[in-house]
Amino acid sequence: MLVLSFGGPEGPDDVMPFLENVVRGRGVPRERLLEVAEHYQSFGGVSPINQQNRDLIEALRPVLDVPVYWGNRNWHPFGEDTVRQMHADGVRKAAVFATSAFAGYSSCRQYYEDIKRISFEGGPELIKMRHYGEHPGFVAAMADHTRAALERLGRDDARLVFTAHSIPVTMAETAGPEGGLYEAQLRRSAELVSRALGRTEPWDLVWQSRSGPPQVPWLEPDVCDHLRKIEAPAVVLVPIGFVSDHMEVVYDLDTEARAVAAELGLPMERAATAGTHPRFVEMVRELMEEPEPVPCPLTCCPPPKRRPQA
Ligand SMILES: CC1=C(CCC(=O)O)c2cc3nc(cc4[nH]c(cc5[nH]c(cc1n2)c(C)c5CCC(=O)O)c(CCC(=O)O)c4C)C(CCC(=O)O)=C3C
Ligand SMILES: [Fe+2]
Repeated sequence: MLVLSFGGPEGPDDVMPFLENVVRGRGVPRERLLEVAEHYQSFGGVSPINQQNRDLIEALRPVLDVPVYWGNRNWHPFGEDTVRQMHADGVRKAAVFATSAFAGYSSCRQYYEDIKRISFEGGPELIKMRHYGEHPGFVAAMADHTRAALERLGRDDARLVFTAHSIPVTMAETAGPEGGLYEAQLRRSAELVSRALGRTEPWDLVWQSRSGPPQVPWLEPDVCDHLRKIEAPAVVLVPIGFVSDHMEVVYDLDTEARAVAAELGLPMERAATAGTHPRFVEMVRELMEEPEPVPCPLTCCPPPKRRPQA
């Protein structure tokens, strides 16, 4: 098993080189990059994502009967190095678990691109497992964590506000073979979580962590703008679009959105991410036992056209 992830810095000096890796050729304005660098620096230059991945791998080891490896796109341990190690260890074939649950360019296609880049002649055959945002294991873990957040808040009249990473509108329109699949899967997953809690009240799906140049439209509304507008007595934020605590969760939700809620006097709790919830860990084993998935068609989730930076 290869756990394939995004990667994140592990100290102050890693932050800029990591960010340069992330945005290479992506047209993200310099000001945005420096702003995000500050988010990382306010946490000592350490992203939570790496420890989350280490914890997940430790939780997977006793559940899977195969060795578990870890490789990233943007930081050490790089996928390239991990696959060389797998080859040296005699691995000929591996299931790939991408730490991203939904369709779309950033969340799915880019992991296929990673697999292609890190594969080599005579090296292990890497088979990416399917999207799992609607899998009963993921849903059960998120429902459990949402229930716990409602309990911490001590009231069940709170509105559930699901959040996911915003993406450019054109990227959302071309997600999946027929388009719109990123948002459609997120809505279905949110509905499943809400139903698992026995709730019939309406919920919201909103977006966070917008990047890119300002003239390019991204999915809206932003979670902070949404909090200012909703008429709800209390809110539970459910980061359904993230499988573990990322900088986007601890900064954009726990720091920024929390400050907005405090300013509004709005009681708010943030549900935990799937992380190492036993049902989520079990899901990975179940995915491995499924027949090999048919890879997405190459026309699905195309990379966005890169415009020169304004
Ligand atoms: C859909 C989606 C996911 C979820 C799917 C998945 O999990 O893969 C995700 C995850 C993540 N994104 C991450 C970090 C960043 N994403 C950036 C930029 C961007 N993200 C985008 C989308 C997504 N991103 C997009 C369309 C861009 C614009 C540039 C481009 O077209 O690529 C930038 C540049 C600075 C900025 O502008 O924010 C950073 C630093 C981290 C690590 C966090 C940590 O360290 O804990 C993680 C897990
Ligand atoms: Fe991102």
